[in-house]
Amino acid sequence: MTLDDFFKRIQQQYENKLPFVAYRKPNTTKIVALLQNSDDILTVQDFNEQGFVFAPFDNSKGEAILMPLKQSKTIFADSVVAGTEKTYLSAANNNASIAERQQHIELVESGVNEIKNKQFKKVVLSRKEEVTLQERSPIVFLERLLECYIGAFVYCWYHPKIGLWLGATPETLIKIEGRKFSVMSLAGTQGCKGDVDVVWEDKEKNEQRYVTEFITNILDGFSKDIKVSDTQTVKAGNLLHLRTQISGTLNEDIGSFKQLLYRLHPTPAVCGLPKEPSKEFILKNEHYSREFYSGFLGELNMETTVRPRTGKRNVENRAYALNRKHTQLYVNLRCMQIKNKEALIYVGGGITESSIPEREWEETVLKSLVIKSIL
Ligand SMILES: C=C(O[C@@H]1C=C(C(=O)O)C=C[C@H]1O)C(=O)O
Repeated sequence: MTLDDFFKRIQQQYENKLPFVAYRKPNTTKIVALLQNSDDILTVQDFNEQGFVFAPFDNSKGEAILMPLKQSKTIFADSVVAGTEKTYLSAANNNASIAERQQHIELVESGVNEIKNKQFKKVVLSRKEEVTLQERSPIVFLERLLECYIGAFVYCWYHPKIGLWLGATPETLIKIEGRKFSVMSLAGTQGCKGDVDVVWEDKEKNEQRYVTEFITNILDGFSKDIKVSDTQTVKAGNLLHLRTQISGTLNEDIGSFKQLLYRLHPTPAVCGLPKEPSKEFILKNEHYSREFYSGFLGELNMETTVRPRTGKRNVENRAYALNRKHTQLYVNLRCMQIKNKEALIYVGGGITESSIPEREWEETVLKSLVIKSIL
C-alpha cells in the first residue's frame, strides 16, 4: 500500500468512529496500522492475547485496552524518511502560565520534603499542559511525528469511546522474543546542544541507577543470566538521557507474563522508589489523572517468521521457517491526548533529595517541546 493510501485508510477509520492504532518502531521505516472492526472496548485478560495493548499508568483505575489481531485488519506502508530528522516550528506558541509554574514548583517541593522524611528515595512528578489547536486532523500530527522522531516509537491511537492519543516515546518497557528479553532503564535529562559527550551530575546518575537496580532486582526472580550493559548517553529529540539495557533469557517456568509485567510497571522511570509509597504520593498530590500517560503500549504476542541461515550446509533447512512470538512494549511518554480543540500534553521528571524545583520545572518545559513543536 502507498503511504498516501495508508493515511487515507486510517482517516476513513477515524471518520467512521472506529478504533485504530498506527505505529512505527524506532529506527525503522515500516508503518503498521490495526483497524478494529467494531467499536467495542476490548480488554487484555491474561496477556496471552495477540494484538496491540494500550495500558494506563494506574492499573487499579483502568484495564489495559486491546486491539486484537483477529478482530482487526492490518495494513502497512513504507514511511519513507529522509536521512535526517526534520524540525518543525510550531504555530502553537501557548506557554504555560505563571500559575502552572508555581503549582509544579510546589508539587516538587512537597516531593523533596517527603524524600527528606524518608517516605521514598525517588518520585516522578508530572503535569498536564493544554494548547489550543489550529490544525485538527490527527493524521497531520502523526505525519509530523514520523518525520521528526526517527529514533522514537511513534504512534497514533484512537478509540471513539476512550480518546485520541499521539506520541513519540524514547523508552522501551520490555521486548521479548522467544525467551530472550531486554528491558531499558532510561532516566536523567538534559537539553541537547548537539553533542552527546556531556557531563552528568550525581543527581541524574543516581535517579537513573535507581531504575536499573529496580529492574535488575525484579528480573532476578525470572532469569538466571541477566546482563547489564554500560550506561550511555542517548539523544531523544531535543533531549539527552542516560540509558542502560538489561537483557537475558527468561526461565522456562516464569509462570505468568502478566505478573512479571505488573511487577515492572510502573518502573521508577515514571513512578518512584519504592513503588507503592511513591505511587500513592503521585495519586494523591498530582491533582490530575495521568490516564494513559506513563502507561505502556505496543505489540503483544505478534508473530515474526524466523528463517534458518542459508549457508550451503543449510540448504535443506531453508523450508523450515519458524514462527516466533514477540512482544514489544513501550512507555507512553512525550505524548498528548487530543480532546475537542485542545492538545493535552503530559510531562514529568524524576525527583530526588537534591532536586531543585525551578530546574525540574525547566525540564518539563523542555520535554513539552517534543510535542509542542509539531502542533
Ligand atoms: C517522565 C518522563 O520521562 C522520564 C523521566 C526522565 C527523567 O526524570 O529524567 C527521563 C526519561 C523518562 O524516563 C516524561 O517524559 O514525562
